[in-house]
Amino acid sequence: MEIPTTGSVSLLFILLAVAVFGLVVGKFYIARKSIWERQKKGLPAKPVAPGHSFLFGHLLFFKKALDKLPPNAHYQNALGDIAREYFQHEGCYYIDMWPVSGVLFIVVSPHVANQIHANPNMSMQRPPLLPRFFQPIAGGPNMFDMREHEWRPWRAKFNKAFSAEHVLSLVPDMIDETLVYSETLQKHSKEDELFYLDLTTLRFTIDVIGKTILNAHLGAQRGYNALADCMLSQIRWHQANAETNPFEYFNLVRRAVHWWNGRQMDQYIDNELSKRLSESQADHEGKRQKAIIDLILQGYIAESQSSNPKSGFPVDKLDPSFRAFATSQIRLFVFAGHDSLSSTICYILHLLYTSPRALSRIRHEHDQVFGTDPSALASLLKAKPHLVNNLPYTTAVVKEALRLFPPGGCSRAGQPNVPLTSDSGKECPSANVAAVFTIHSEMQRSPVYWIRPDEFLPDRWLVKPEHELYPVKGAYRPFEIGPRNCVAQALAMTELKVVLACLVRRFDFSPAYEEFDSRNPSKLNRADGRTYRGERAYQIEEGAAHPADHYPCRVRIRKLV
Ligand code: HEM
Repeated sequence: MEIPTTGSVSLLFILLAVAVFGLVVGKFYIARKSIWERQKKGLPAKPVAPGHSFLFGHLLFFKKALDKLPPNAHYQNALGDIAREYFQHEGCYYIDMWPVSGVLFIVVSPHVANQIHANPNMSMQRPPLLPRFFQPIAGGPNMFDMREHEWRPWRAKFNKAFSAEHVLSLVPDMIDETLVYSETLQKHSKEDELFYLDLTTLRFTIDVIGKTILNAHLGAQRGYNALADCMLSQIRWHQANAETNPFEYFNLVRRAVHWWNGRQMDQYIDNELSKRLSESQADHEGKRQKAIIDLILQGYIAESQSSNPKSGFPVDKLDPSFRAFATSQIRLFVFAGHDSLSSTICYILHLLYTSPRALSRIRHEHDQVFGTDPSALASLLKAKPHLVNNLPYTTAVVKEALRLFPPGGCSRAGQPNVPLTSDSGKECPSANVAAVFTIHSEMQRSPVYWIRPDEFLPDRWLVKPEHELYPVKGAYRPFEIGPRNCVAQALAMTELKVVLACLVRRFDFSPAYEEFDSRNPSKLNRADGRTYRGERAYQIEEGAAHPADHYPCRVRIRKLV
């Protein structure tokens, strides 16, 4: 074998450097050109954010919008503010964030969002940016960020885990975990202490999802559990606002923590997979076969037997690449299954605190449906879980909370031949767009589409179509609409109603932000203080959107007469 000379190594290095430089310049040019083209004189103007610069695109302009937000506020608030200030009548705009992400097309109009989800060439295409968000959480390609052709068969399998009938069968497990959650709340009440509702609730929701996904009791509410604690830590260490802050990407401590947590989670799930593989094959009656882990294993067994009929039954071991695939799916479900729910529970309790009328109406509904003795509720709901479907006012409260504080948003990849038409009729090509981003938090509070947009009015979900409060079609989409919407919407709605049924008549919650702020004066570092549009519990990014400072709170046990 010929040993390469120093000269040939240097030449190779130079060629590589030139290629990388060429690639960067090419990407720079494509991003800037796509904005220049949309601004070209003589052509119909496109909605492009103001303040574009040759060198920085819109990064400096966007930083100014971010600087107006309170500490750690979710960057989607800044995107929403720009939409509101400059593009109210378009409902969408382009913003050039290259090299941090790319050219983004921001959507805050239901009419534009409806076009995305009605178009089969766009509705199922996740943007290539998404794996950057999900890598530390799932550790590899997963249901959320998979390409359409890989995603489709798995979506069909996972739908079974979230059928209405199966979701109701999970109610008894939800109740058991809610009883433990109530015990923790009672303890906080008795000790009369300030606590962080979001942190307590995250441990509760992760316990609930452990049963749904893994068929396992994690016990995170009572103590350490490797999967739960590593997932919670992974999210606390997740890079917030990655679309806007490139420097944090190089944080080595974050990378080390993510690597360590990832390893622990993988080992835990690996053991669970082996355990469930033998258990599920012994479960001849097929009693517990709709947990995500079981559906994944069934998919594997069916596939290995059809590709190799001689492999026999039972299948005694999993192929390593399948194990890796399965682990990523489970990690994704554990994340998606607890994080948004915790934040939503906090916001519902917060909104009920702000509206004594709504609080008394929801309590009244629970008295009517479940009887006036809250201590009898657990056994009643376990025996008759379908009663959670008889709660129209509670459902309206949940929907209104998800309107005001949606935990997520939606993103799709731009497509060469898919233009989107703005509210004022401008045709906006999505070619060369890194992500088409629908900002739920802005759309669902926009005065263009909602009457009294910032008010907590559960009644808007109970009025007839001719009423002025009746929602505009497509303007409410916390779970998104279309083929790639939230697969677990029915589970989420049921769990939220079960939690409210168990809590609202037993406890009074009140936010403790004033107390928290007086204990932490140094955090007050922005001129406009610690509120966003007047809300102290504004949304921050930590996985999903969560209430600022994890919702410092006090709770009291109610005296029942
Ligand atoms: C309040 C609770 C929840 C909210 C607001 C929510 C919201 C969302 C949203 C906005 C999406 C993206 C849809 C799109 O891009 O079109 C999504 C997708 C998804 N959600 Fe949820 N979610 C919630 C709870 C859950 C739970 C409990 C689970 C699992 C048990 C879950 C699992 C998923 C998965 C797997 C996807 C990807 C679906 C796909 O690509 O086919 N979510 N969710």
